[in-house]
Amino acid sequence: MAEIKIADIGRSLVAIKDIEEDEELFSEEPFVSCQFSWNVACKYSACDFCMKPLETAEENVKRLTGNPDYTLPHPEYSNTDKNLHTYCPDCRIRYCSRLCFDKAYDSYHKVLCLRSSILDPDNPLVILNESWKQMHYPPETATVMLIARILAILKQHPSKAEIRSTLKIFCQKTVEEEAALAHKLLGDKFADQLSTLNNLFCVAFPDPELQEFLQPDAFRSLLALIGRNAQGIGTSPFYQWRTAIEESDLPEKEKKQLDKTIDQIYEDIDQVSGTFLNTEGSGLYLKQSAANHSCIPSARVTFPQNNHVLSLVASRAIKKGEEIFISYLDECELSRSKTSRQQALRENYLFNCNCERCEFGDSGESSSDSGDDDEEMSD
Ligand SMILES: C[S@@+](CC[C@H](N)C(=O)[O-])C[C@H]1O[C@@H](n2cnc3c(N)ncnc32)[C@H](O)[C@@H]1O
Repeated sequence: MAEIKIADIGRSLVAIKDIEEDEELFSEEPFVSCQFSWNVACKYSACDFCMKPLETAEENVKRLTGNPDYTLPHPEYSNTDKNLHTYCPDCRIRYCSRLCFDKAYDSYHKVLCLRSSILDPDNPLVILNESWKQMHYPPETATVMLIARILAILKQHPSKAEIRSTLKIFCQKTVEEEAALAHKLLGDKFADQLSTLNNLFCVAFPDPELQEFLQPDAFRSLLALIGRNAQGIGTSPFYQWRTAIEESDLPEKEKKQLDKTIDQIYEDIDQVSGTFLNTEGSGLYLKQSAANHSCIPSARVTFPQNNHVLSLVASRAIKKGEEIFISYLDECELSRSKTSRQQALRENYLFNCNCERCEFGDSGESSSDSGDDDEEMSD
């Protein structure tokens, strides 16, 4: 339904046939994915491989509201199946199924398994994770543990050349842009933090065959690669339960009542755990990462299996040959003025948006939608 087009200005995603609104363009497993470090620390239990939640919607709500007595109506709409859960016999990290454990073990876990050192504060991988957490407080938008997984994949895979060429497919930019991205990910002390992280990685991965990826320039490129391409992955048992209720055949009157319960849960979560964010971790997707941003996107990223399998769905009818755009901004940011949207894109993604809406304005909006005084469309 969609293919990657490569031109001088980079990759883009183009429709190869007419697509209807709400049709799935493609579904894709990530090249690599990883739960956010603070989410692990806050005991969000998710499969180490696919990030499928390991707790039920009710357990999720109990934990996030800090109320062990919370009972969620209609537990049958929570699809967490604990019968298939398993764990690594050496480090006890948990998986939603034997299949996920096998996939993790064959791709990166053989190298990253901490065995009995999982709680050892002197273990280099534990130090690395803790140091990252101190550099990047919630709400998390990235994790360097993706880099740890990439290095482990490189070590375990029989062909480093194959993995190297896969990495080359992702958006690559100039040295200056990489420095700016490192700055964005690591904040003002980024130069010190970059070299601290680089050294920690060298200690955690002393293998001679990985040293070429840990040279300062190569390491910064890896960091920029995840900064530019990583996609947030939304898997939450409460969100899944809420969606299942919305799509259910329950009587409208009961659904309205449940809406009130859901709003109350969000308020309770907000008071105890902060704003509810449906982003469990992030991943690198070969095809989806070719999609450019538009402030009037034609497709949306979804995670219909409530795990790391991404599905790109058309938000409107798309004609064969048209470029497919997604939004890097959330709904709320998208509803803001051009000035705010462009600022968010510059600050978080380091580019000046040249989408149709930014260039020509919204229909009905004056084409001078460029000043600081333009109206917020909502909020
Ligand atoms: C994940 S990549 C998207 C694919 C990219 N075009 C490539 O060549 O691989 C994100 C990068 O694409 C560029 N980009 C995406 N949307 C854009 C837009 N609306 N305006 C300008 N640049 C954009 C920016 O350089 C951004 O950092």
